[in-house]
Amino acid sequence: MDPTTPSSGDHTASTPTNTTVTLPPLTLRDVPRLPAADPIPNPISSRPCFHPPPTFYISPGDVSLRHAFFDLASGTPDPLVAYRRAGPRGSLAVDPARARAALVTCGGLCPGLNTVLRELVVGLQELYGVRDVFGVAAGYRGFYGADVDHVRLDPAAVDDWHKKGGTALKTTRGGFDLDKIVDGIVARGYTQVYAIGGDGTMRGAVAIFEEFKRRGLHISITGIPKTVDNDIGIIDRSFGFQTAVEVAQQAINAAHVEAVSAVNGIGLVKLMGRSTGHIALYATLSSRDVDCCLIPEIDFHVEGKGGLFEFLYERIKQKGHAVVVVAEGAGQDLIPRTDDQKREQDESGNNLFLDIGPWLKSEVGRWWKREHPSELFTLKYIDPTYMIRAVPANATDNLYCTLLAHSAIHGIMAGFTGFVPGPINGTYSYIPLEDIAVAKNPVDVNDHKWAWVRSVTDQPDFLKPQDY
Ligand SMILES: Nc1ncnc2c1ncn2[C@@H]1O[C@H](COP(=O)(O)OP(=O)(O)OP(=O)(O)O)[C@@H](O)[C@H]1O
Ligand SMILES: O=P(O)(O)OC[C@H]1O[C@](O)(CO)[C@@H](O)[C@@H]1O
Ligand SMILES: [Mg+2]
Repeated sequence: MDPTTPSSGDHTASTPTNTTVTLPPLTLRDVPRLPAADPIPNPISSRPCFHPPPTFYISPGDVSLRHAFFDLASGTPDPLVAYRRAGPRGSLAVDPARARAALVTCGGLCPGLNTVLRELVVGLQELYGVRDVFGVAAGYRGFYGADVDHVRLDPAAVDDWHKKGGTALKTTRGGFDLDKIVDGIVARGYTQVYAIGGDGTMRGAVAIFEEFKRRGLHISITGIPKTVDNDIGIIDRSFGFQTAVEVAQQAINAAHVEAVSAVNGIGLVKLMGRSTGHIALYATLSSRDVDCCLIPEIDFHVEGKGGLFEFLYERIKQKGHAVVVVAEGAGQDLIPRTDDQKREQDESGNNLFLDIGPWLKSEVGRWWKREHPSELFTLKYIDPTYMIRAVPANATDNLYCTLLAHSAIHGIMAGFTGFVPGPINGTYSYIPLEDIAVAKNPVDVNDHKWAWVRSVTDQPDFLKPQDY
């Protein structure tokens, strides 16, 4: 029996009780450290505006738990995993006067990239007094390309970067040549590397970290996870995601206006989300104008009984219009493709997707003409793909970017390496790079969030009768 179930059967409320539960042992999933030099007092202590009290610094025993909740009846995670809490340490393992930092952005754009860069530059120089901070242009290939610049950065140069979308350093995909990258890092005398990017960038950072170790180099590396799709696991969310959801509202509003203003109108919006539907899901929940949300995690069929088109027809008969939000990775199996198309990849080796938006638009149109030829029909398609990521971060993401950048700097200056800073259940923590590089974050279609989507859209499963 559940240990917390009261045994009495009467109907008066019981008084609160304490139930003691024995938890499994705690495992600290620690992050690597460079060999320690003589500790140096943290210079933040002597900064006039800080006056840090003893509790300001994170103690060596300060940890956060990976799982904040569990069901006592079905067993707790065993072992319980903990991570080191992020934040400033009382003493440094790195001499700021000898530090030389390289910042690089890789992969697709994401709101907040420039804020992270700004705060890395300002934090390194103003918190720790690191003077040699360089921006590496054009992603990982910038470490070795002859035609790319390494730009010296200081607080004045980056002052207004948080107000700008994109990345001032430029970004690229592909070009990951491990030997050349590490040779380039060594040749420029960098002692610390900050790699800002998504899952591919994190896998690249793991490879660089391993190569540092193999060559016996005392160079530290941290990855700052960036993905507008929110597809990186363990951390609560990735920066830029909330901004993207916010901007997506404009597209959904426009689709809604177009749909309600037409006779039998459909507004169709395609949103980013290659392998995960978080943007579509959150945009749907916030909007409440959406009748149907389609994400990569759930298969759907379009024609026939229980299909999407039948649902849309019925919704239009009820309300006069319908709004559909589709994530770019949804329904990929439905779109016919040639063998060549199946093999297409971008420069980083990511499979290229076919465009679900125009395909859905033309399929709905053809279906309507065939099934309801005498009824008027209008479908307006909106593709705000790059608009939702090529914008400056909103206030929440800007603050988040600052905390990530500062957490990264504090960790590096304390001597950690091969780690990623990120919030876990709201507590900023240091997570091994190798864990983040493989941690995915698909939409859990069995949890409450997806149930909320259903309650907002009242959409069915779009399964074929034989799949029920
Ligand atoms: N397995 C890997 N090992 C080493 N490097 C990798 C690996 N996967 C990707 N990279 C490199 O990391 C960089 C960024 O990868 P990618 O273009 O996939 O973007 P990303 O970081 O995943 O960001 P996003 O998916 O959000 O756009 C590229 O230079 C790519 O070559
Ligand atoms: O067109 P690009 O810049 O290669 O990137 C597109 C991809 O990048 C992302 O924005 C982030 O991974 C995806 O949502 C999208 O599929
Ligand atoms: Mg990626």
